[in-house]
Amino acid sequence: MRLQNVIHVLAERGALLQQPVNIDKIKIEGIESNSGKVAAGFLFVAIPGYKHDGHDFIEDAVKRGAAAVIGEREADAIAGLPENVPYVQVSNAREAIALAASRFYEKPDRKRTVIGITGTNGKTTTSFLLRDVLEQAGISCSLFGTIANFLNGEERKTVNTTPDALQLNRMMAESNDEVIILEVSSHAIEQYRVEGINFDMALFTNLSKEHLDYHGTMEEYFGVKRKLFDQLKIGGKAVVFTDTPWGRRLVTDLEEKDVPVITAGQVQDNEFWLNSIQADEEPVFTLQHLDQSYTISLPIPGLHNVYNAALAFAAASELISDGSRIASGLENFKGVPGRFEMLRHACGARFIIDYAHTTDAVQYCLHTAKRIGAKRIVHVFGFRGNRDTGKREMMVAASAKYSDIFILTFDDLNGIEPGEMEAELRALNEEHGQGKGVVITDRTMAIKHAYDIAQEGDWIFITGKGPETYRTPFFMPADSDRSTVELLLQDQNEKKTLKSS
Ligand SMILES: CC(=O)N[C@H]1[C@@H](OP(=O)(O)OP(=O)(O)OC[C@H]2O[C@@H](n3ccc(=O)[nH]c3=O)[C@H](O)[C@@H]2O)O[C@H](CO)[C@@H](O)[C@@H]1O[C@H](C)C(=O)N[C@@H](C)C(=O)N[C@H](CCC(=O)O)C(=O)O
Ligand SMILES: Nc1ncnc2c1ncn2[C@@H]1O[C@H](COP(=O)(O)OP(=O)(O)OP(=O)(O)O)[C@@H](O)[C@H]1O
Repeated sequence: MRLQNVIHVLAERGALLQQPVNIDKIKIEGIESNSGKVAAGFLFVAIPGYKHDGHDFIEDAVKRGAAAVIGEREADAIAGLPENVPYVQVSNAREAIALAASRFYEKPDRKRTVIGITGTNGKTTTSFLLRDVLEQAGISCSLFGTIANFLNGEERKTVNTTPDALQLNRMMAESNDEVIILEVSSHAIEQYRVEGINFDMALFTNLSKEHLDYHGTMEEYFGVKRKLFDQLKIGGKAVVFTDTPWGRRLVTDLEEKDVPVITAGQVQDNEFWLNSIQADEEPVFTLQHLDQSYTISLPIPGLHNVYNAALAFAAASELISDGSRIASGLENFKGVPGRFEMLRHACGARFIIDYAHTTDAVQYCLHTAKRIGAKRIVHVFGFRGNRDTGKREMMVAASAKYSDIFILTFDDLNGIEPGEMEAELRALNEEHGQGKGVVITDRTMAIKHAYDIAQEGDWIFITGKGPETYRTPFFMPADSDRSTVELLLQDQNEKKTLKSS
């Protein structure tokens, strides 16, 4: 592709500050923001990041064969740039790479049905629910999100919930699937990862206190999420779960701007009215739409998962006209790794591994167990070092409110000194624990303690890490919450076999 084509798009968007002359003949063979991956003929985009500044790697990119460079610094301030390599100055390099990638990969969003899902909690679960429903109806789906990137029947590892703009446009172009489902985090919107992509549907799950170390206030956080809904295609629709004040506010905002909105929620005026929810290990609920009513038994517990299912149903109904097919798709849902995953202790206790890392998520999980009739709730959890410290007090208070016993333990320390984190856990327990908490810093030993005290009818929640592997080494030879529980359960089975032989 000609460099001029990219420059044209940047100019159209007002993103161009200075453009070089005599570049008509320059062609680009690819785009990269990581100098180490630049090959001959590539356009290198220098991004000032959180850890590094891409401008410091321009020389490296040129040595590897970059044919042109985009950056934010003035051309005079760029070291190691030969005259024959044109330099384009832009106001924002992340925005520029997104626009350039979209142009280079020939606007892949135009060729597919693209569905974006945003919100504090429930993006992954809703995306899996929607994918399962669509695929059971014979509609092939790509899914890019926290667990992995799935396309053309393959699974690829991911570091982010939302891939960066380059990877995203590349994968969209590679995808042969009819629908692309994309989890859109607020970080991704803020960092222009989805810039230039237009959506057929944008879904909103909910908004609660999270990532305020990054976004500052709830108002700013909402403002960022809200931007996704300005990126609908002509005829595109917003699909909003309305049970939070932020969901209702979004609906009002969008309706004022004549954006078509589909609503789902527990109040009767929702287009998809969710009612008569029976909490159980397989919750049963009714969804009413127009003159149809569907009673659905969902194979995963959790009131929050009923909400996610209602939202997925509303979105799926835009692509599948027969509601009973959507209902049966939900009833055959296979679940999501690390989201309300249940393992059973021989004594009749349940272990639940869940990715809950917000106060809301913790409340929903523990409340679900209470509603189903847990005799006791035991909760094992901790906090990531260096992240969102403002939510810790509320999470401990929520655990103290709903659980009978809780065990505070280590999550990823992210460079925080173990002694510092332990002191923080002890202080939180002292202040907000209502005398129900203990601190056992080794995560595997904390889980073992829960296992040792387990009784028939207990629901033992281990939250925060879900399917992720441990980054901190712990005492037991296990690398995740699930493998720790499995090791304990295996030990129990072996002891039983020994006794009986
Ligand atoms: C803090 C943060 O958001 N970082 C994101 C950011 O990376 P960065 O700015 O830190 O990159 P950097 O290392 O400073 O490098 C700057 C530039 O120099 C370049 N470079 C660097 C070294 C070199 O030798 N040559 C070179 O060219 C790099 O390729 C890059 O272009 O831009 C990258 C590309 O988009 C992201 O992958 C990365 O996400 C990191 C891994 C991350 O953990 N982000 C979290 C906070 C995040 O985004 N989370 C949300 C989900 C949140 C949730 O809902 O739970 C997500 O969407 O994942
Ligand atoms: N609708 C919901 N409301 C509140 N909590 C929810 C909801 N859906 C899921 N959760 C809780 O949040 C946790 C994370 O769920 P999920 O992975 O689906 O959300 P997410 O938005 O993708 O989060 P992340 O981007 O951090 O992965 C779940 O394990 C559950 O505890």
